[in-house]
Amino acid sequence: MSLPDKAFPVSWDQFHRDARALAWRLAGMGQDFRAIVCITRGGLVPAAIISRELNIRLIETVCVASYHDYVNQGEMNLLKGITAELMVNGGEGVLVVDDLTDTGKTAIEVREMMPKAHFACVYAKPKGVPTIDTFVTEVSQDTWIYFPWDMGFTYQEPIAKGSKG
Ligand SMILES: O=P(O)(O)OC[C@H]1O[C@H](OP(=O)(O)OP(=O)(O)O)[C@H](O)[C@@H]1O
Ligand code: HPA
Ligand SMILES: [Mg+2]
Repeated sequence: MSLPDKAFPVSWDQFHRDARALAWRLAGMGQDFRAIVCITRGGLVPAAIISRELNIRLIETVCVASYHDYVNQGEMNLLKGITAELMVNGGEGVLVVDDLTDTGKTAIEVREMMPKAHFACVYAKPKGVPTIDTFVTEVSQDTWIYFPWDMGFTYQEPIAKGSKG
């Protein structure tokens, strides 16, 4: 697969605001989550913000990787599973956090471990939407989201360059 046509760059400031918006939505559910399971690595940042907002201090990781070369998804590698203590009752009362859902494969994999957990992510693409319980912003499937931890400042060509005789 080549890089999707559209780019959706996200600054630290915007990510913080969007993760906080997710926390507001989760708080509005009125459920007291007993723990957060964050899907590394992308879930680490929203998990830090949400755990602070919802005052959740028990944080676990599930370590999966599937995008091995930037945009191409390959085999799902489970590097570290979830403690048995949180998987009781199908993960009921556990909040699973990730930065985004794209094809939904990552969320489906983790849901198999905890079918009753609540799945939340900041951004979602249409294919992934059915795999997530709560998210903030949907972007089209042909959009690539650029997270602030993957970016640096670079020179930008003027929009008009090359468009005039
Ligand atoms: O819905 P999907 O198509 O499965 O894609 C979404 C997953 O892909 C990215 O993680 P990645 O596997 O690239 O690892 P990372 O979080 O360590 O960057 C992202 O953080 C999600 O976890
Ligand atoms: N951006 C960053 N990482 C990703 C994406 C994306 O749009 N889709 C899957 N992993
Ligand atoms: Mg990830």
